[in-house]
Amino acid sequence: MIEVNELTKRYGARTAVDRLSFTVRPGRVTGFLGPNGAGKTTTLRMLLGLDRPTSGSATVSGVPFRDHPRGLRHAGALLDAGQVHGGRSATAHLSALARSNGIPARRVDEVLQEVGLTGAAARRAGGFSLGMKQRLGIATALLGDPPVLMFDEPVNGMDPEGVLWMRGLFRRLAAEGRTVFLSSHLMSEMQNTADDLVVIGRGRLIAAESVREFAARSTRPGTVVGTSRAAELGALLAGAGASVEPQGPADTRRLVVTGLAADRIGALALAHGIVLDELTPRTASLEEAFMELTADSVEYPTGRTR
Ligand SMILES: Nc1ncnc2c1ncn2[C@@H]1O[C@H](COP(=O)(O)OP(=O)(O)OP(=O)(O)O)[C@@H](O)[C@H]1O
Repeated sequence: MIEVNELTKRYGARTAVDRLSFTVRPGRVTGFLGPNGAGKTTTLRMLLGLDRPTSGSATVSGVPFRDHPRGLRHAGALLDAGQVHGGRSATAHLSALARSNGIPARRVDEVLQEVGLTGAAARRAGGFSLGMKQRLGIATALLGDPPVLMFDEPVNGMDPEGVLWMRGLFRRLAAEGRTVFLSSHLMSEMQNTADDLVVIGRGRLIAAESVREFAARSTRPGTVVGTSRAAELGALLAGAGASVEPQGPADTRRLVVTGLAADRIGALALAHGIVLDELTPRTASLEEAFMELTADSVEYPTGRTR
């Protein structure tokens, strides 16, 4: 369990994290989302005791992380994959951490295998690709077999196979009852991975809820309807109280219909002998909901003067 309460961090006049409160529960994957500069890394650093809050508190399993003896057994984290000492091998890096955290030496080989780095264990980490460094960072986080795991932008630099592997790993860690907290500035990465979301913008909490609840916020649900008699069907649907728009300027065969359920649209078309070649309820897009909610908190918006 991670608990953040009224957490605030100021750097001079800039407030990076602003009275942030949320809880991250065990047994679930929680996505930590926000546009660039929203304060995600700063929050994670405070959670890990690397930065001191200006005010408020952040606890891991009920205690500030700094107060955990042998920290890696209580929480594992991947913050900056580039941090590894480049001259050391993966094995040497992990072995040193295992020793200083009172972790059995056998865990080193176990975690290297878990992340697929067994074959590169003796190589200097300085020569690793970004994806391999991410894997080594994940191995480090897993070393102490901790109940709480935090990953800052873990997907950065991973190839598609690596991304899939990572998703499976996060799901499995959560299924084992661990608390899994992942930051990202891309909703698309969370869509298939997270159960819950904590969304922030300009250091402030925007939403803390399940992915399903978050998706329901999208203001643009509807049904896409395709037919060669689009104009005629459009008029019928409008007459039945629906609001109808063409799917796009070039696509006159497809309509986006809101205010009338898909079964009613189908029944109306049938009653008038209109053949449909598409009838697709449009589920709320998480990406759309995310963009709408964070639109006001993007630090460097494009297409607008500041
Ligand atoms: N050491 C620091 N000194 C001054 N300002 C800082 C410092 N660290 C972070 N900030 C500022 O705090 C804000 C939040 O930064 P943070 O890195 O936490 O955001 P983020 O959500 O992790 O962004 P990104 O997705 O770009 O990594 C930014 O405006 C950043 O410029």
